[in-house]
Amino acid sequence: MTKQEIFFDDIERMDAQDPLANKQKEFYLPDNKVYLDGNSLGPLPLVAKQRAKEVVEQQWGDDLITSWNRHQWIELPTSVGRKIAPLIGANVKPDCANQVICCDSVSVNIFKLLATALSINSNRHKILSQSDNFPTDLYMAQGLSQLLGNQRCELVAVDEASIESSIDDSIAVLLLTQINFRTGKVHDIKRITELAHQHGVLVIWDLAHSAGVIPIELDNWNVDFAVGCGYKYFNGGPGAPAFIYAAERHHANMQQPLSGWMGHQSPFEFNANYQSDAGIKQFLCGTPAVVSMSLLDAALDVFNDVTINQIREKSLALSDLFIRLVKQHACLKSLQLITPLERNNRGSQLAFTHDQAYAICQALIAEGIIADFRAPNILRVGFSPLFLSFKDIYRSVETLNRIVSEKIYENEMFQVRQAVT
Ligand SMILES: Cc1ncc(COP(=O)(O)O)c(C=O)c1O
Ligand SMILES: Nc1c(O)cccc1C(=O)C[C@H](N)C(=O)O
Repeated sequence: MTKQEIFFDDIERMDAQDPLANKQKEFYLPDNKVYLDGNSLGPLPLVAKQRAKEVVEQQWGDDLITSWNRHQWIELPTSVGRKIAPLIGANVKPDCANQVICCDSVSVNIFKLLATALSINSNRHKILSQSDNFPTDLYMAQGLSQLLGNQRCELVAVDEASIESSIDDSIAVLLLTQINFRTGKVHDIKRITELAHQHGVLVIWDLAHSAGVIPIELDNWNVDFAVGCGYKYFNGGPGAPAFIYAAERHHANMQQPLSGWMGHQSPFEFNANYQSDAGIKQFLCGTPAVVSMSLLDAALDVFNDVTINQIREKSLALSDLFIRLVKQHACLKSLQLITPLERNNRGSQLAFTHDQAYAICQALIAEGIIADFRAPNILRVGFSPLFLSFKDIYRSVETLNRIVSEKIYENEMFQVRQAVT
């Protein structure tokens, strides 16, 4: 980053030179809004809108139950998993088994994977995680611990600085999120996975804030298991199903506890006894959410003609620009950036603390800049490179500056807490 002041002409040049600029027209975005929340809920891709109509009216409406075969509904968890695989560096070897499947929510998938990893590393019982991990990751470990008892499953949650020194031969599983949902800080998956393996520890990586926006090489980095989200950077829609990655080398020893019929090796024989599928399909539990999964399937096609490297490059350029513009406004010194400046350590969002962060966020939303707030005092802005322009960033920071310098956030209507923040 240079220290030079940036002017509107520079921004126009950035947009003119942006190789992803034409992707924006593949999304439905409301007029006159800047959407800085694609890291929480991606916007609507036009192909998904079209698919919603097809799947509801034609497939469900006209073709009814025959659609399980006619429109391959039954294959969706596998076919969507295959579409996700190249975006996370999975199935890279030519004759490798399928290692990715689309199913359930991130939370449910974490439960399945924690139980699986504990059963593989059965002479150990500790799950190591980060105390400021996304809460559901910790909650699922706590729930499993309650079910199995502390002797068979114990959660050890440490602060970020102590993670590596806490990895030792007593730990069964390491459960971490690659990009921290609050700070946007990135963990080095390759290095931490290597360290964990030196101590016989299995790793589960939560890719909720990284899949679709940063290069990931699960196979090359020797990751054991991973989960990720369908509704953030993959733009699959609210509540879109999540995914699971399980490295092929574990397939013969896996046993997940939510042994629903879709994970059975032959579900349509309706046997009384559970016999799990030998591969990744054993992570299925019940009937797939066909409508939602179909929308995700369509949304993933937006990635067909772009590379994750291009996306990452633009994501960093957008956040670089946001940081530089914030620095140009003396008034914005009251916002404290808690995201690392170092590019390798920065995900695709920025987090600023301010004691009026909630009200500032509400004031931004009222002005058409959709950001979000994370308790107790974080203003978060997310950068989804497929639909944001550099002008959007300029407008966002100009608006932020006006709200802070004119203290617009002090208006009491911006202080009222909503149920979902
Ligand atoms: C890091 C992380 N993990 C898990 C979740 C929860 O995912 P789900 O609601 O699909 O269980 C989220 C966001 O909601 C998240 O940010
Ligand atoms: N899944 C969400 C929801 O149902 C409502 C509101 C927010 C969410 C989110 O995804 C939160 C998100 N994981 C975050 O990092 O804040």
